Amino acid sequence: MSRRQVGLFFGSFNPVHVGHMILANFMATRTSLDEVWFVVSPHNPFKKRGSLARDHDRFHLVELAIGDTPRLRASRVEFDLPKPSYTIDTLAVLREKYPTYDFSLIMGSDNLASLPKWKNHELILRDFAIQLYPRPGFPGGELLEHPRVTLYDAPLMHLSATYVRDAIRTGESIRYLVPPAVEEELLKSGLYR
Ligand SMILES: Nc1ncnc2c1ncn2[C@@H]1O[C@H](COP(=O)(O)OP(=O)(O)OP(=O)(O)O)[C@@H](O)[C@H]1O
Ligand SMILES: O=C(O)c1ccc[n+]([C@@H]2O[C@H](COP(=O)([O-])O)[C@@H](O)[C@H]2O)c1
Repeated sequence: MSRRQVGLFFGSFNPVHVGHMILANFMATRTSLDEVWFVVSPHNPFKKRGSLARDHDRFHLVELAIGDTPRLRASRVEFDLPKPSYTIDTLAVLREKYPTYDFSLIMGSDNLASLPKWKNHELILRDFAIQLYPRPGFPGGELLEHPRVTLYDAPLMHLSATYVRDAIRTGESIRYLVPPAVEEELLKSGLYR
């Protein structure tokens, strides 16, 4: 039997928005991946925790965003690991926990450009394939030609979680920027207000 191909989409998802959903669904349905897992990171080593919502709130919003979408899953594996969240450590844990799965990383060219600064990045590139998609304004850097990197022409949305948080804080509409169930929960909970 062939091994299950799982693409890991790491992120703060503070909050998850339609840019993430479009990309994840593209990777889950238009590539050789069988599944895409949203791995919600408690703390990106490169980001300040300032406006970061609680881990469980961000995870819950990802679950609401996914709903019953086939091939998409949310993972809270990093919640029980040391902080900040170093991707190489998470990958080691996942490999051990799911020995019959083949994990690869889903990454925008913004993250690929900074990959050389990640903990043990050479081990990541040695052991894991990278499914890359372009982010406007980020050429991707020297790793674009790396044999482990495959570039996909995914549809892109010029949207960020920062934009969504700012809209909430200033009382603007977030309709269509986030999935309907996420909008409903954000309005109800008062998160990011
Ligand atoms: N509009 C988008 N389309 C596709 N991928 C995105 C988009 N926005 C962010 N990503 C990617 O999704 C992953 C998780 O993103 P993250 O949670 O940092 O969201 P963000 O919108 O960039 O957040 P923030 O504005 O708070 O920095 C990262 O790999 C990031 O490159
Ligand atoms: O492992 C590292 O050194 C490392 C350095 C920077 C970012 N990361 C991870 O990259 C992911 C993207 O983060 P973000 O906040 O841009 O969504 C998130 O899971 C971070 O923990 C990991």
